[in-house]
Amino acid sequence: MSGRTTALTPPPEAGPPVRHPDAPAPGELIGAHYEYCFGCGGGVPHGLHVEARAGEGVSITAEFRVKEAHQGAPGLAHGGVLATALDETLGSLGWMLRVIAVTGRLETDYLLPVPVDAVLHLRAEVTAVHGRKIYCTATGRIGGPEGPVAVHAEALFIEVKVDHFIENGRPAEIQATLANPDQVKVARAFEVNP
Ligand SMILES: CCCCCCCCCCCCCCCC(=O)SCCNC(=O)CCNC(=O)[C@H](O)C(C)(C)COP(=O)(O)OP(=O)(O)OC[C@H]1O[C@@H](n2cnc3c(N)ncnc32)[C@H](O)[C@@H]1OP(=O)(O)O
Repeated sequence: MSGRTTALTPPPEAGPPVRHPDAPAPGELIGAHYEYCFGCGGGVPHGLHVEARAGEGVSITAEFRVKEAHQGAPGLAHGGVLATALDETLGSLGWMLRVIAVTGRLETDYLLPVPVDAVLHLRAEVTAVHGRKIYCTATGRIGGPEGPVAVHAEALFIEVKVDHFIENGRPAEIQATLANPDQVKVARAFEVNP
């Protein structure tokens, strides 16, 4: 892709991504990181319900079926929703590195309109890592995993600690989350495994 900003180009001193030894095996389903996440949570009726799986190397595959609630134009997915699907898939790459990372920058190209009921076949991979900066890319294809590319993104994710959420989230949700042993287990797993 041309015309990318320098912020999305890894510096020469950036290194290749390294799959963490405890990363889920290729093909393993990665559950939602938060029940009320708009991208992956089962507790959000109109959410995207993106289902992600560990891929080879430092990559993720995922699927998202476009529903009526996701329209922008009649019968077509909203561009922001498609960006969310890409963002969600990219966010799952943290499982492969065993770090928590948030989106710093996300650039999206829209190449084909995506109809309601279509399944978007997503693939994301980390291309380089420099300190806390994770350079990554994602595609969404329609018509099958090898179908034409409908959306493409380049992104920069920034590694954060669990405190990022505790310090910035609305207290009601943070308290509820910290009271949920399963959620705390997910979050702390990333911190005790360097
Ligand atoms: C109870 C808890 C349970 C928790 C359970 C966990 C669940 C696991 C959740 C995962 C969730 C994923 C879900 C999907 C992905 C989202 O949707 S994430 C949500 C959207 N993103 C955000 O909200 C991020 C908002 N931004 C921020 O909070 C802060 O700006 C950031 C990104 C943390 C960076 O701030 P900072 O830590 O102060 O870092 P800073 O020193 O400014 O920058 C570090 C480096 O990154 C570069 N950088 C920072 N921002 C940018 C940018 N926008 N563009 C270019 N470069 C940048 C800086 O230039 C710097 O580079 P170097 O100088 O090192 O070369």
